[in-house]
Amino acid sequence: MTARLIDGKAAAASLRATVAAEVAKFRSATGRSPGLAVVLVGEDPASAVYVRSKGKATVEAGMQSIEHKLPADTSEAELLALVDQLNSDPAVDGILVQLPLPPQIDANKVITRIDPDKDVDGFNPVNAGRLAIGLPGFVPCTPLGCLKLLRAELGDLAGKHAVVIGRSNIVGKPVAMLLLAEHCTVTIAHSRTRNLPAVVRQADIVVAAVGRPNMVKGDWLKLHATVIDVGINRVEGDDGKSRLVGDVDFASAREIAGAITPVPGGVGPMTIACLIRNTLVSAARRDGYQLPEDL
Ligand SMILES: Nc1nc(=O)c2c([nH]1)NC[C@@H]1CN(c3ccc(C(=O)N[C@@H](CCC(=O)O)C(=O)O)cc3)C=[N+]21
Ligand SMILES: [Mg+2]
Repeated sequence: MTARLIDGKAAAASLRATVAAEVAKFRSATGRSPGLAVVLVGEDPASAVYVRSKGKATVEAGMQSIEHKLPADTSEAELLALVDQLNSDPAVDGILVQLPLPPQIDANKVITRIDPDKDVDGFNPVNAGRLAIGLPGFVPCTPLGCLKLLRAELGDLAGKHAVVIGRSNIVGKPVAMLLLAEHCTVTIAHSRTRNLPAVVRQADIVVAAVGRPNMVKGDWLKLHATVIDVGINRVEGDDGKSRLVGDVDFASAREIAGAITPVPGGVGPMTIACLIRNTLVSAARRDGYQLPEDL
């Protein structure tokens, strides 16, 4: 039997519809719309595409999208000044500075400058710390999207062995913290892990977030494992056209896995849905407005 496909596009559409309905209630209760500021420095075409789809999702949810496009030669001081301005703007509930940033700007300095209570990306060290010790804060959107897909697929995750491949601050580490909070046994594997296939073979849940096209093969998987593929790699196909592939070799993995996310149409759409979710959560916290617990 081939694996069930985990439809991230459908799950994201459903979350976006739920957020839009809650935004409508928030607006009638408070008389204002949640606002998300997205800052793009330079003109990396991939980043421009993501920023456009974030803006579209924001407006479709009934929220305000505030876009700042700055030239590639913007100085660190100029960007920090914009962050300060957005931090103190009462109409702004969420701030996202699109990564990567040009080399003259220290991304850590910028992320640290964002007010943790407007940090809907969850990248500020304060939010990383809150996640690590179980305090309310903002969870990064891609890890949160992975968790929502896993809960919908498997229900209770307690006791399951999750192997996270990749240890980045934006996916690997936070997704491991979330799975630990769900009472999984968590292994974080990375480029220096010895005998990676044998480690992955122990997993009930595999989260692949390394950025290496088609790295995880079907014969690395335990029979009927659940596979979440976070990779978004642009590669050249046999026809010479570029296409997106994940970190998992989909063709071989779907023969062994119990369920698997496709790329595209898996985790990617959930990232954007979770961003608008986090923005509504931020607006609600700032106004003392009660949202449903499970949003
Ligand atoms: N501060 C910051 N926060 C981010 O969350 C952030 C960022 N910077 N920089 C870039 C990455 C990448 N990212 C994606 C969002 C949506 C899709 C997405 O919707 N993907 C679709 C299709 C993508 C396509 O066709 O190109 C899919 O996988 O089905 C992918 C990737 C957010 N990022
Ligand atoms: Mg790594």
